[in-house]
Amino acid sequence: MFQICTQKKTILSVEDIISLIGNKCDGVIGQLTEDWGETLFSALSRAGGKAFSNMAVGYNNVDVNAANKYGVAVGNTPGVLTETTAELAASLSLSAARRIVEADNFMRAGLYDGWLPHLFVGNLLKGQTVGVIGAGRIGSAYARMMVEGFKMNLIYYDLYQATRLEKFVTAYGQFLKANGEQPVTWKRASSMEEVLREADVISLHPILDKTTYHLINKERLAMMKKEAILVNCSRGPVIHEVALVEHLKANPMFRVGLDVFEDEPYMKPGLADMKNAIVVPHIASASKWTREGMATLAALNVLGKIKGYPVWSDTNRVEPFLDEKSRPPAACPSIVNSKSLGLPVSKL
Ligand SMILES: NC(=O)c1ccc[n+]([C@@H]2O[C@H](COP(=O)([O-])OP(=O)(O)OC[C@H]3O[C@@H](n4cnc5c(N)ncnc54)[C@H](O)[C@@H]3O)[C@@H](O)[C@H]2O)c1
Ligand SMILES: O=C(O)[C@H](O)CO
Repeated sequence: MFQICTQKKTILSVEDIISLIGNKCDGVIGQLTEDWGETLFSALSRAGGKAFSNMAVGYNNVDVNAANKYGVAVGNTPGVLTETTAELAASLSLSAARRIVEADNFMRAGLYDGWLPHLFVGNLLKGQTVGVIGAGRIGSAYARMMVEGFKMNLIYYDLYQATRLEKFVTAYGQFLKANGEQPVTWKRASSMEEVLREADVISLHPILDKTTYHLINKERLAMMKKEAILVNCSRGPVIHEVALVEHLKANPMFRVGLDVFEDEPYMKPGLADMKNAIVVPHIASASKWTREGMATLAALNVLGKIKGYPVWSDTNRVEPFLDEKSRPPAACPSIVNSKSLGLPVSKL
């Protein structure tokens, strides 16, 4: 039996969740605003539960070691957010480049007196360099959108080579050249600093862990071009937000598009006043298809674990779980600690 939390509050506290778990609970679907660690996993274990899923692909709010201690499977929802999130990152890139929000406010304030040569002049993207830090699922999808959509050249930094992305850009460059146009190029940077120095637009798509916490700090902001655009649809703490506010104040031509914030739901003091910042409330995965898909994958993670299903073998191929016309595979779509728990892998 699935109990849906019907509490009016939108963000549940640890105490709220403990009272909802009660004395008997087989599994929980949670969200990224919840602190899943020793306290909650011990409560779930005491209630007989062995299954949890975040309704998110990111799971930095989950202490997986604590889950392992209590033998609780931790699910997440990869793949179903990729294009939706990349499209918002592209939207923020374009909105920042062409100062859309400033211009909209200008019109609504009745300040428009007619066309002028210098009115809201912004950045042309064609032929410029787009930088991606974290070229995984979403970072690669964003890179492809910016390269193919705006003929930008790519520089990326990741711990792993993004071979498919490189092949895509190479092929698209060959297509352009064959048609008499300037080919696009790609470059795998040897450091993230190289991306920061060379790119005109930089989008952040790494996971949040101790290696990416405050990845963008005062020193690295100073490395970026004075008129660069920085976009963050990963996690807020990837950027030292206080340093960012200071940088925005000192560099009015530098612009940011932010979907996530260091102390969500709050912004650091001063950020809301910056006209060279576009800020939206963690909506990058907010398309109907994606949010329904996230809920489906999270539910199937928990249900599958309760039913004793094996773990799906390819978390980059979750489409079989999202097809409304057929029953989902008898497997858990994505369990991040499956190896630690020794869970069997599906042969489907
Ligand atoms: N704003 C939103 O609503 C939203 C939506 C979806 C995902 N996200 C965030 O985006 C993250 C990425 O999602 P994904 O599906 O692309 O994950 P992914 O695992 O496919 O990609 C993450 C990439 O980051 C790279 N990486 C890890 N540490 C790094 C480092 N120190 N330097 C550079 N690269 C590093 C990894 O190698 C990987 O390629 C999620 O973990 C989540 O936090 C946010
Ligand atoms: O990590 C995720 O999946 C997102 O932040 C949810 O929108």
